[in-house]
Amino acid sequence: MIDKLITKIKKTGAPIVVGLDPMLNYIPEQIKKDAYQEFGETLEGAAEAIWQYNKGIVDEVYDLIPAVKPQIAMYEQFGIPGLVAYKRTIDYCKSKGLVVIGDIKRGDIGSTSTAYAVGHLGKVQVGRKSYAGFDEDFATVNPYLGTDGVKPFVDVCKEEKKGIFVLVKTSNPSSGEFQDRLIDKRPLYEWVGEKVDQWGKDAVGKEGYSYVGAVVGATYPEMGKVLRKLMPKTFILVPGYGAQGGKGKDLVHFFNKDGLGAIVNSSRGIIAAYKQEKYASFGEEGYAQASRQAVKDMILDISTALEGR
Ligand SMILES: O=C(O)c1cc(=O)[nH]c(=O)n1[C@@H]1O[C@H](COP(=O)(O)O)[C@@H](O)[C@H]1O
Repeated sequence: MIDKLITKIKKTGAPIVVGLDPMLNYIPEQIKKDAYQEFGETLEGAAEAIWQYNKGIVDEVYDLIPAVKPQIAMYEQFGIPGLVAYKRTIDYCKSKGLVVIGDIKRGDIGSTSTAYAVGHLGKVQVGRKSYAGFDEDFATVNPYLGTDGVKPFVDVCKEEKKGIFVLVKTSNPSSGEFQDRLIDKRPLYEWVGEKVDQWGKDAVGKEGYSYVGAVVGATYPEMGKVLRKLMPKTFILVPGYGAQGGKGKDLVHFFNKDGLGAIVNSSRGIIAAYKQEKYASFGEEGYAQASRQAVKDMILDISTALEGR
């Protein structure tokens, strides 16, 4: 799957991911009205609204981008109907040829991680049959429990030709509380980065990158520079662009000289673009076209920064 992701990045010239993180307050009134008319102001109504909203955006942007990243919490808040909308979104994006990164941030003791890995990336055995539960192409993984919490994901990825992105240095303001703590004179995120590099050593695809990737926030460009060197074959998922303040010029060191090695996520900055002054002329009814324009602007911002380095 890492090779498919890279092929699609090359084809689109867009090392970006659109984060499908729907919130009811981003969804245009008309979409909510229609959904509530059909299902009432219920969890089912909310799930229908987020699905219709996602579909509108995906239809407008799928030809410009290689991948999407639905964040499962945004769906889980609507319980089982929300999870159904999550799955519907995954299947629809895959039918449009997009690579799907399930942002699930899981990780537990070995046996439990195995179940997470099977449910999201693998197949579960039921009698003589086997079923893919959520069937994302990649998943985000929390490494806090150490190797035995991550290895089940790597094993399932190997079997299923899928991939993971392991949290190394997160984009949020408090990420340094633990992640920057010095251990034997080195910050914890470097120790984790080194482990990610090792976990991915036997997992390198045709394009020279491992299917064990890392997450490093756009909001910490200097740390990104160090981590890029520490994990040369690791693909880095870079969230924090746009709504969290990351800009194209902050991202150049996350990429290798080959122009590859990183993929930048923006969620609110794309899916709720119509709420920004810059895109306000699209109006609520033009929300998906505003997202398309925001994707084009993001691609230009990043490619200009990469050309100028
Ligand atoms: O794993 C992630 O994707 C992630 C890691 C991280 O360090 N920071 C981070 O913001 N994210 C996710 O990336 C998305 C960022 O959303 P926006 O700030 O709206 O672009 C959310 O889905 C976050 O959960």
